Amino acid sequence: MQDRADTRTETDGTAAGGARKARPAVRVQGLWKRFGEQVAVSGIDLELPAGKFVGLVGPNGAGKTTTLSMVTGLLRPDQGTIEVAGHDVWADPVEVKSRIGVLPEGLRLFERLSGRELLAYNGRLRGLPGDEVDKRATQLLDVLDLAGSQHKLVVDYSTGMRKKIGLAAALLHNPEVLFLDEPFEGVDPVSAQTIRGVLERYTRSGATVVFSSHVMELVESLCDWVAVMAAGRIKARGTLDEVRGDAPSLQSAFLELVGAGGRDAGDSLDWLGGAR
Ligand SMILES: Nc1ncnc2c1ncn2[C@@H]1O[C@H](COP(=O)(O)OP(=O)(O)OP(=O)(O)O)[C@@H](O)[C@H]1O
Repeated sequence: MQDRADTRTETDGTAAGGARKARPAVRVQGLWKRFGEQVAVSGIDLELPAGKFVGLVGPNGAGKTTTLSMVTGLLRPDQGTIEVAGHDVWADPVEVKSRIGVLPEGLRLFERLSGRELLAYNGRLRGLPGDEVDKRATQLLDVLDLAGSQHKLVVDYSTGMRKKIGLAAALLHNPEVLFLDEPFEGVDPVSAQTIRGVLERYTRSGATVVFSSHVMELVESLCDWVAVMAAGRIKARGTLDEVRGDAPSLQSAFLELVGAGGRDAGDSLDWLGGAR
């Protein structure tokens, strides 16, 4: 299969596909990051359309977390420019941070606060009035099925509960663009469905979700638009149909794009499962 990087569709700004071009949610140009000898992100250019559910997919080590960390202002690029919602992430960090919500990989939370206190703290940091924070926190805790655990300390939350409270904290100020690194990892199907519902409602209002995942079925069922990354480069980008191309599923298109035909162990594991 051809590299479909050129299938990129710039968003056209109207539901009917009119001529006006909308500002992309994210615009990345010439982005590089190296860790010593290791090139993690290799000069990528990328525009992510606004108002969409965008998936960033790629195998382990592809550079997804490094890219999202740079785009959200958590990691300084070696080279390149990044704009989010029309503002330069590194020249104008306060403008950008007021417009984004982030659920990073390996989320660190204030463990000795309760879920409710964590939201109150985040809301006040974001400059929201106390009664508004209370109202939003109550609604988010309720919708995310955390109301019963709101007074428990975060340190006692399960993995899925931590993802949900992290998501609530990231949504509290109603950001324009929400970045989620592996939001469904360690989350049970019921909680995943709840998170999905919240995110779908959020994007219907015109906001943008950018999330990274390895789970192709999930990306296929949730996303309008995907970018496929491998070895620090963008291998394909576009609507699901464009990236899928003639392949029967996103999973098979993905395997072809990243050049992973599924390594056969051959004779190298001949001891495994043999006589003991
Ligand atoms: N802080 C770091 N120091 C050294 N190397 C790093 C660092 N962070 C990332 N890397 C390397 O950069 C490459 C890209 O890593 P990254 O975590 O961005 O990939 P990923 O696509 O998010 O992978 P995964 O799906 O496994 O989370 C990998 O080779 C990784 O080892």
